[in-house]
Amino acid sequence: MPVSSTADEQPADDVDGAALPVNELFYSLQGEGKFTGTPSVFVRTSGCNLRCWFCDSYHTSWEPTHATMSVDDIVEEVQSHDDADHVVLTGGEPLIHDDAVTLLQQLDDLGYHTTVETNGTIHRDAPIDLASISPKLASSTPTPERDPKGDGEWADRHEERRIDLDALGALVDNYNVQLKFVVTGPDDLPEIESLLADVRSVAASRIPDSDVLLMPEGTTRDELDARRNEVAELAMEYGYRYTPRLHVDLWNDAPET
Ligand SMILES: C[S@@+](CC[C@H](N)C(=O)[O-])C[C@H]1O[C@@H](n2cnc3c(N)ncnc32)[C@H](O)[C@@H]1O
Ligand SMILES: Nc1nc2[nH]cc(C(=O)O)c2c(=O)[nH]1
Ligand code: SF4
Ligand SMILES: [Mg+2]
Repeated sequence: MPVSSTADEQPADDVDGAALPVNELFYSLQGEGKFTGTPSVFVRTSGCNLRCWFCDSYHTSWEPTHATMSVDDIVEEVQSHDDADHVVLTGGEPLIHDDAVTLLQQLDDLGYHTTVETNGTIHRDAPIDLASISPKLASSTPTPERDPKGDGEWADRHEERRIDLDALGALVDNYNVQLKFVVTGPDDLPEIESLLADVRSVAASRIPDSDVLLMPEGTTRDELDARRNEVAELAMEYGYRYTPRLHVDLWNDAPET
């Protein structure tokens, strides 16, 4: 996936002060979750502490690429999209980077609504309007049969890291949240139920079922065609919310959408 045409490639050393590795920066509609359909600027950082076999952002995780951008330049490019007042910080895993907090602070000071898309393994103190948490289930683990790159070398590390109840509890207690699960099929639901029970037991804040979202796994229209109805039925059966992947419906798997 290309980096944004406006994000010049430059070594990290050339950027003074706060900076982030940016894989792409683009204007689109929020395609997932409670704000689906909202015009938003997306800042996609590179680098991740997990390796989901199905990752739709391969060039931030399995083969990370980026341009290093100063936080000031990121903010300037965000502001160039005049009509947007929502910013989505995603990745990769954006919260592995210290300067994610610097960026969120500057965006908040400018009055932007900020959503952070996170795998829920890291809690940071930052001005976040919606923490969009997508805890990773066992079905995300890159077993040798499913590894997109090697032979399952990441499987154990991914398994050990994918759930951190303390981090999940802190995110739930400190932010407005949605819990957005990538669903590959009915076998994922018992794990979602059991994980939710665990998070509810460590968090002081209530998590209503309407803040629990089921999202079909799939990076193309064809994959979603094959899965979305089953996931919608599961949402009805369990009383959770269904979320589409509007950007995939609209633009399939095109970059910068
Ligand atoms: C690329 S991730 C970046 C943020 C963070 N690392 C995370 O996983 O939440 C952005 C969103 O895409 C979801 N996602 C990634 N690959 C997907 C796929 N193949 N099908 C459906 N959702 C996917 C993630 O679960 C997450 O909600
Ligand atoms: N349009 C659009 N909406 C999104 N919502 C979350 C995304 C992400 O990759 O985090 C995403 C994305 O990649 N594109
Ligand atoms: S946690 Fe997010 S960015 Fe990392 S590999 Fe999984 S889907 Fe991709
Ligand atoms: Mg995406």
